[in-house]
Amino acid sequence: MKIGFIGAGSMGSLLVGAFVRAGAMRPDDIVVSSRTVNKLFDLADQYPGLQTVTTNQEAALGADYLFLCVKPLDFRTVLDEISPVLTSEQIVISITSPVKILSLEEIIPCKVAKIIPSVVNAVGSGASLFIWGSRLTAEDQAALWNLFSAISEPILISEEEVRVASDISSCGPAFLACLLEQFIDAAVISTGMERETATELACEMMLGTARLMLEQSCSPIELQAKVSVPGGITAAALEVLRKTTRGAFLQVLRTTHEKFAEDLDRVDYSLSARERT
Ligand SMILES: NC(=O)C1=CN([C@@H]2O[C@H](COP(=O)(O)OP(=O)(O)OC[C@H]3O[C@@H](n4cnc5c(N)ncnc54)[C@H](OP(=O)(O)O)[C@@H]3O)[C@@H](O)[C@H]2O)C=CC1
Ligand SMILES: O=C(O)[C@@H]1CCC=N1
Repeated sequence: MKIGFIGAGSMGSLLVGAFVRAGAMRPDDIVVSSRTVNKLFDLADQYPGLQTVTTNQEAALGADYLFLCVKPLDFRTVLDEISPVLTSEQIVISITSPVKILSLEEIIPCKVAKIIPSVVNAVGSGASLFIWGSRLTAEDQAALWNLFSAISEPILISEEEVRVASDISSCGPAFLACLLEQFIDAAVISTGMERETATELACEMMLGTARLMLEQSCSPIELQAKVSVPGGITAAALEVLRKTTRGAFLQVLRTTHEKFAEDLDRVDYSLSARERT
């Protein structure tokens, strides 16, 4: 088994680490290439047996699975390099939302899956968003599902849903961290509580909130009702929170969707320019 990774940035490195720690991949099976070689040295140090290579072609050649972990506008360069060595038996996994499966299938002969991970997969948590390409067999799909089950909860989505699903699953950790940062800052600034204590309380609270919602099928509305004693402190503070945050996530989603539309155009242009040359 050969598993290639192209791009040892934040997500490429995170996925390698998560799969190895979960026992879903053996370092001996993994071959990684990346533009900046220092990142490769770090991975080789951390996972003895993992092979690093200096060209993307070496990572791609003969790989059973090939993970493309570069940013959307780097796809053209990478595809130009690896196309000559790719074959129809290989499975290419793209982890980025604005590169359409159809575009990849037009350019490379491989089977293609789009699987959007999340930073929380690093701790075996969170979802991974699956969109199947047309060439994958049922066995290919089962194997990929099984692989990602080791580090996440795989969820099948349609290509049309990819933006909003990624907003919640992949951008969401940053959005929640931003809200928690404000919560923690407020506790520290207004009461003098130690930042470390406030942070620990906030993390435990967030973990427990998610577990309660998942394990007891508790909706956000039910959860708020559970905590709010009628006429009590939470109810009063929730009023303030609702007023001050009303519409915030509509604006957040508007922003992600606008940026996504721009990225789609730029990626489509870069990939179609490739076909013209
Ligand atoms: N961060 C996240 O939470 C998530 C990210 N994603 C998607 O994953 C993709 C990668 O994101 P992320 O890991 O955060 O980005 P990074 O910038 O951290 O990683 C991208 C890596 O690709 C390398 N690279 C760029 N061009 C080439 C090339 N031609 N050949 C080989 N390697 C190359 C970069 O090298 P260099 O070090 O030289 O820049 C970098 O190490 C993005 O498309 C993003 O949308 C998906 C879900 C979640
Ligand atoms: O910020 C980004 O573009 C990527 C997409 C999903 C999470 N991070």
